[in-house]
Amino acid sequence: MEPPPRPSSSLFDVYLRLRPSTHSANPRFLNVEETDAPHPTHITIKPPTNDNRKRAVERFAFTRVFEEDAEQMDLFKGTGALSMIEGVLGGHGRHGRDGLLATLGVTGSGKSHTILGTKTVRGITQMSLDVLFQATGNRLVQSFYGAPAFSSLAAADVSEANMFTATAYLDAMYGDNQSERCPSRAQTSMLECSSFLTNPSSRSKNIPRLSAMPQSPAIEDIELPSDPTAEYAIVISMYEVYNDRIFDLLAGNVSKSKHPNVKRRALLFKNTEQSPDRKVVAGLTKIICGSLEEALMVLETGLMERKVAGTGSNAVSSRSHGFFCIEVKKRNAERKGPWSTSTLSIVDLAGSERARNAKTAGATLAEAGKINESLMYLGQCMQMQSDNQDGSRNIVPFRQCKLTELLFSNSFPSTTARQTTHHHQPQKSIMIVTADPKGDFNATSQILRYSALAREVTVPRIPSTTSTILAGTRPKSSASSHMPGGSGRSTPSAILEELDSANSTISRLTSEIEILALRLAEETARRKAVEQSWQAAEMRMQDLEQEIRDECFAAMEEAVEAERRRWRCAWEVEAENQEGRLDAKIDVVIQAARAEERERLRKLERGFDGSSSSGRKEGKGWWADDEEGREVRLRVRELEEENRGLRMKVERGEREKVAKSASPVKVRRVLKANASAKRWVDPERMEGLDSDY
Ligand SMILES: Nc1ncnc2c1ncn2[C@@H]1O[C@H](COP(=O)(O)OP(=O)(O)OP(=O)(O)O)[C@@H](O)[C@H]1O
Repeated sequence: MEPPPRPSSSLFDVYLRLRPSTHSANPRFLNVEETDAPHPTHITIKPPTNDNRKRAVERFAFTRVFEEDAEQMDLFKGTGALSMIEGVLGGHGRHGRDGLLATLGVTGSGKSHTILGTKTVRGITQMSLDVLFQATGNRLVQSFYGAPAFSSLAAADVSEANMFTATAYLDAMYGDNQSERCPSRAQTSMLECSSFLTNPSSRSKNIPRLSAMPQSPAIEDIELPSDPTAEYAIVISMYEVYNDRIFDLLAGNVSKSKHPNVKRRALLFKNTEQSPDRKVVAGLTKIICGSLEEALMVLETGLMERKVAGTGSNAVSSRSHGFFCIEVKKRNAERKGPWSTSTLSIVDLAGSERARNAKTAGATLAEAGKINESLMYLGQCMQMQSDNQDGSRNIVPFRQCKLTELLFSNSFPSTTARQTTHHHQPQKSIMIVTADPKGDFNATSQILRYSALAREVTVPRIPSTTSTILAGTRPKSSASSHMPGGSGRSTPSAILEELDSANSTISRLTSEIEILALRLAEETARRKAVEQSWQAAEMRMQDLEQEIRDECFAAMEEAVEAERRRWRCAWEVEAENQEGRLDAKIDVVIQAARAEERERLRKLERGFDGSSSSGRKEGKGWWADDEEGREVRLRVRELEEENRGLRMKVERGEREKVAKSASPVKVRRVLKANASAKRWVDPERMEGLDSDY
């Protein structure tokens, strides 16, 4: 295998850091190859002897291998972190360029140790901050609230951030005079300071103490050039990707265990109005830090927030991918003008682990599943990009999960964003792979396979038995004659020759079988990965389908409801029209009945007048109790009876209508009609009619 290729197309320089093993009783499966070069670059891994299935030796190439005795400073200086920081600062009159440094490894292999250090040693993050503050020194702007620099920094932010100065932020988090320091609003939206401080007294117990923070390794001997014509500002933000969702680590959310009701709001990675060409995590809390001490306090505050749960594999294990972002803002010190931003992102990836080893359960097992899934996608992306080094143009599938989107989307800008300015093109990223040479063979080899820059598989030859045979007892001729497939030659030299060739065939076939078995295992792993991503895609599709179904259903419901309303209105109008028509008919009938009644009465009166002139003369009225008077009264009663029957019919009809219709309008109308009918009814008959109701 040739030394690791360094084509310009590769996105990462990959370094391997070995940690002093915690499994001293285990056999060592990982060995560093000796070399004449200044630093080792190749390792080999040999499966443990108790693993009977595989005996192939795999050889991996890295940009550089750091052995167990490597110190934090060796990593800082030896991984190119320094030149990356220089690139972020930008040279004289030039914009800085984004940089990404990440750690990858099995859980407990030393990722956080490398990136964040421990109680006694500093990690790459703290050293990077120290170098940055030293380099920018007295060219850092004064950005207290109300200062013009603060407003211009807040206005220049494209990610809809909530921006604070470190003093106000730390006061709000831990102090008691936060209200005094509450700023007047800058252009960017900003949280109320008091919203940070849900319980200052409990928080004050957790105040990070600068004196307790490690001071070594010191970086006094490191001096990076910065632009003497520029003024700078250093802005810090922190977030984590937990269960494929982005959470702000500086938003002041209280830890869930103490306040189970506090729900963290997930942030979106998206294009904003001011950032149409590149995606940003929108709505983050960003802190303008004026000194290293402030930055370290902010870092500790964010780390406290980070989700940490113990698992069987590592007592203090990071269950999320932690992103620590240092934005270096720069502008011409005299002309002022707009700020340019370049970001150094330091990523502490969650550890991959085998659920069997981790003894996790419930939510933690689900977390492990999400972590492994996102790392599998990261592996696919890294493998694709390393395959692309030989000129192939595979598409790097970085949109599969939040982690790969965050890591890669700005390295593969969309076609619309291709014209982005040079300073938006990121620098080559640094990946530090950590491994325990006596740890979990399977998990470690899997990570090495997709992160290494090159890989080669060899199979150790089976020791030839010929020499043993030659050196040892000569085979008896009788034995050779019984050998299956024997040629029948009986001379010892012929038998030895045959044995030798059989041995070499066996050895060749064994090697081939070994390689095929290894390829099969790899293919199986790849198939499983593809199946998993297929499943994830299917689930996403199902979710989408459900969403679309829900939307369609809601739209349909709305349309049906609108149609129902329209139909009911039309029906009511029609019913009212019909009622009107019926009312008119009833009126006509009533009028006709009245007219008929009046006519009859008139006739009766006329008849009475005509016939009574003689009667009156004779002193008799029409009501006289003679034959004629009785007839008239009988006739009048008959007519009244008939009239009453008709009226009752009409009223019954109306009552039925009222009973059928709930419309108050109709009820009123019928009552009105009844009332007018009643008015017309002979008062003598009213009693009888009322009882009919
Ligand atoms: N190179 C090293 N030298 C000394 N101690 C180390 C080294 N690497 C790791 N350790 C120690 O091993 C323990 C586990 O390491 P660390 O927490 O960094 O693992 P990790 O890979 O970040 O795990 P996880 O993914 O679960 O967070 C820590 O106590 C750490 O200090």
